[in-house]
Amino acid sequence: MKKMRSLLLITTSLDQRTTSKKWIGHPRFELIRQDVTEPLTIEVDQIYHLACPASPIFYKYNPVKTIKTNVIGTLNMLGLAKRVGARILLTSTSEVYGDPLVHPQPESYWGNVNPIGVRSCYDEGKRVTETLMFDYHRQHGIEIRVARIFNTYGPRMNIDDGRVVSNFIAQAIRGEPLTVQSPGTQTRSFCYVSDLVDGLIRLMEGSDTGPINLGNPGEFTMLELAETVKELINPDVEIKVVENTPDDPRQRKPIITKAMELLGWEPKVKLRDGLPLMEEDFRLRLGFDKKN
Ligand SMILES: O=c1ccn([C@@H]2O[C@H](COP(=O)(O)OP(=O)(O)O[C@H]3OC[C@@H](O)[C@H](O)[C@H]3O)[C@@H](O)[C@H]2O)c(=O)[nH]1
Repeated sequence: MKKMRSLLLITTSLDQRTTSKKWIGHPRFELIRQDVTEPLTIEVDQIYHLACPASPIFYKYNPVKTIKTNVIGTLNMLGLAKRVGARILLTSTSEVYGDPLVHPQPESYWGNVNPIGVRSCYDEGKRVTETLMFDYHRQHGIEIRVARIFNTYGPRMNIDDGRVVSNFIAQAIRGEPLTVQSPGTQTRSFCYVSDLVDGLIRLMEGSDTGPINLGNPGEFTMLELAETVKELINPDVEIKVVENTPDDPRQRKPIITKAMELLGWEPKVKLRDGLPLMEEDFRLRLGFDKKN
């Protein structure tokens, strides 16, 4: 008989509203409300440590809390892993590469990060969480896994998340202008949520510590993304170039050779296929029927 395992999935409170709702009441699911900056006592075999706001508008809203979540939260989760002998997976980020001078980005690239900028609470915060993971591994023998996630999108994302894909989809459905932050030539690689989840599980179950890039190597400018959303969702909307925020990375695209070779993973869902799936879910939640 397969041994039953207990998993601890740590996410942010914002995510709980939408992403965990469908599991509440399931006999094998328990929701614990807990501030990750406070110690947690529980018996588990695996810890998926995802806690931290991931959208730039949210992590910049309370930068001190963001860095506390990264530093103190990760120390607490590593302390828990050490105490109960659990394997721990950290969702780090492509933001550890900052505004990259190497393109596309391999895991061996050390990054180009502003240590005192408005994004530092998140990108430097995640860099220090990686350091903590590897120090606990070397010093205490903790089993660690580190994923570097690139921009991810999909159904059940908060409508007001603030990241570009959810903004454009909600704007297109409502018939509002798509707000491309200038210059619009900056690039991102967008990974559909089910591909990412598959990658995280493979990483947790595999034998490599990482860090491993998990992202879709398809690279798009924000203007190209806006054009695609307009074409697929609402050809009548306007595309409007608006002001950007400081330190916005100019380019991002993962090299995923490590994930392919070590995890047998590569993304399956193309942007053009993933956007309509997210549109369907957003239409339901926004109360807008599909136009015929
Ligand atoms: O309405 C918008 C929002 C954002 N953008 C642009 O879209 C690009 C992507 O911005 P997002 O807010 O989606 O997030 P970023 O890709 O910058 O950061 C993300 O990257 C990796 C993850 O780990 C994190 O989830 C998050 O930090 C940026 O260039 C931004 O200027 C728009 O053009 N319009």
